[in-house]
Amino acid sequence: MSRQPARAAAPVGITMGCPVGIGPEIIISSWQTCSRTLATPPVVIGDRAVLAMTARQLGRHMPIADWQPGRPPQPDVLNVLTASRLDPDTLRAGQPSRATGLAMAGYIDTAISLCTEGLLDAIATGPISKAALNLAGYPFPGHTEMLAARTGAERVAMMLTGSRLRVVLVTIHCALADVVPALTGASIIELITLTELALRTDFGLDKPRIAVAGLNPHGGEGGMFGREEIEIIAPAVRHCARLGITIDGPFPPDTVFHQAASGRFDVVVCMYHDQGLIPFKLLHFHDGVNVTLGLPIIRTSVDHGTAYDIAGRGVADCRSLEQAVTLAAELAENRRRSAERASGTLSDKQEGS
Ligand SMILES: NC(=O)C1=CN([C@@H]2O[C@H](COP(=O)(O)OP(=O)(O)OC[C@H]3O[C@@H](n4cnc5c(N)ncnc54)[C@H](O)[C@@H]3O)[C@@H](O)[C@H]2O)C=CC1
Ligand SMILES: NCC(=O)COP(=O)(O)O
Repeated sequence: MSRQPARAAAPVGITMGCPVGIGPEIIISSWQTCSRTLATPPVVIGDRAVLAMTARQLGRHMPIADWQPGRPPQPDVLNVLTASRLDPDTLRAGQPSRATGLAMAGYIDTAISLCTEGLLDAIATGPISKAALNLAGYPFPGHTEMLAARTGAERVAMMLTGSRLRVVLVTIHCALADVVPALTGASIIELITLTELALRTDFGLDKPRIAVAGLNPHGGEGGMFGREEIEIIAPAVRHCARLGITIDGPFPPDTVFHQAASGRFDVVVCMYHDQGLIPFKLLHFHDGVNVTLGLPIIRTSVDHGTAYDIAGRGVADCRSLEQAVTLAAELAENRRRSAERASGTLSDKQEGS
């Protein structure tokens, strides 16, 4: 989907992520592309001093301005809302602390509040360390769960999206041993209906084609290698088909991703994190985007982590962030249009544009 947003009421907010990870440098490297692509330049929720130091280290001339929520971002500068006052001289690349954990959690909290108030159009998050988040006293395994708690969303889902493949996950951040007990008909049906709705309203697909992966080798081989397909997954698929959803499966997990990447399906429903993320990152490591479905606000993210092993070296690839920012604006615009269409306020002319 390449249509650019016709208008953006407010800027997309980029949270800086972990101050000692690659977040600051991918923001600096992607700034020009993001600013030129969007109707309204994006703003960063982060730390001005850290970004200024990073720009110097990368040898980039980077004019930086303080952004005031509610005011339009300035053109041709990096607009920053400073939400922490870290001393850049005390930071060591790749070495998070409680202070950096608190700072990065604060960026997310600030961005959520601004987006909920309508002062940001959408949020694109930079990479955080889950360990540092916990060190700072935030009891969440990641952004997804923190966003759900802060916005009061009852059911959210993690989608990874790229030009060739989309995946959504029934279970997210849990031990492999906890996956099977968590797989219920209700959790699968809820994820599928959430995904179908998001693909229509946010992604603009009229009739999304959904594939469901099995859990066991060969999809259980008729019960020889496990009965989850027969007892849990297939009944959930049949239930969703009866709701009018275009859906097929459960498919053997080793072939369904190839089929989806070849264009047969718009999304693959995966039973656990690595079932979906391994094929996804094989295809889209550098340009994939993580989207949280089910929130009252739009949130996208880079698909990679803090990359502490290369932080501060200026070699981090910024394409995932560029895609995350562009997609955030596009999804926000699509959601507005869907709402307007639903309330009958979108004119014929706008509908065609
Ligand atoms: N959206 C987010 O905030 C995410 C956060 N994480 C967190 O990040 C931390 C580190 O996770 P890891 O498993 O080590 O994954 P990682 O993605 O940070 O790094 C894995 C490997 O990929 C490389 N890499 C990652 N991003 C890159 C980029 N943009 N350009 C070039 N190379 C890149 C790294 O150098 C490393 O060798 C963990 O705390 C994890 O939970 C992981 C995924 C997403
Ligand atoms: N592997 C993706 C991931 O862990 C992202 O988590 P979140 O911070 O977006 O919840």
